Amino acid sequence: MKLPFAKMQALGNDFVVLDGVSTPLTLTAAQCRKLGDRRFGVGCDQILVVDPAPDAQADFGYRIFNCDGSEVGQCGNGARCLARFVERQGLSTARAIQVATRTTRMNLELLEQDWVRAELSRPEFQPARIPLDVPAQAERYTLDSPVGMVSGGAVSVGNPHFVIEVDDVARAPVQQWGEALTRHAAFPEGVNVGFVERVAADHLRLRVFERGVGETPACGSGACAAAVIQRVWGHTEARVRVDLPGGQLRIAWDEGQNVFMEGPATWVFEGEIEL
Ligand SMILES: N[C@H](CCC[C@H](N)C(=O)O)C(=O)O
Repeated sequence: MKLPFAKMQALGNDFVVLDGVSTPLTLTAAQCRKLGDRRFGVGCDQILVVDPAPDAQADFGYRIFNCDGSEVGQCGNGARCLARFVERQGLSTARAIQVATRTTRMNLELLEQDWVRAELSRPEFQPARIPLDVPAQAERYTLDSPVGMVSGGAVSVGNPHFVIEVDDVARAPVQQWGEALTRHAAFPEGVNVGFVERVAADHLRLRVFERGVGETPACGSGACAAAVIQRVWGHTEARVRVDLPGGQLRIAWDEGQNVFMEGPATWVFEGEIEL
């Protein structure tokens, strides 16, 4: 079938975005892998599908597939791109929409230039809701892994994140530790692994080894997770600037609140692929 798509990116985290509203769309894992293939397909980190609203509260459904074909429940950078896609495709004239995924829901608001504000639901720290198989909830967990004992914080922002504090992100063992931890048995659904350096109480540096992808230039949910964990540890203020290799996101969160993220969402090109 001929499939129209948009190619979009957010700080270099890139996406194939599909309209499942105008034409109902089902995708197999193999089709997602082809779309994500940077030689035999379009090439992207994630495939995003906007769907009709699943309930009266939401304006649209939002499906997310990593380029390995796995379907997941959150993509923060992708959500900002989805809001821009919905506007550009004329699927909505509203400045603010609510989208629902298989695990969570977000309010998205178009800002000036190509920036978008995303309001994510309250972070989940209960192990069962991350999910994380440990005997008790804690601010820090120490995992025995192929790279030794590794400590970090764990949280879900609609997808699972393990956040490790490092002195210098530039020298962090992202590939080696990311590969060793993303499929750690303690995380039954896998996990995104963040490496965060605290520059100041309002400034973090972050690199993320993404579940189902590997290291990406930016991870929106990872930036939210790192900001939340650093706040829980008492290291940061409620508003922080998060510098990732691909650029900067602005995150705001305080205990018991939803998480707010602001950042760009950029249209690159549109096309059609035989799938
Ligand atoms: N790899 C993630 C999904 C994409 C997250 C990232 N691209 C973002 O911007 O949040 C997972 O398996 O949960």
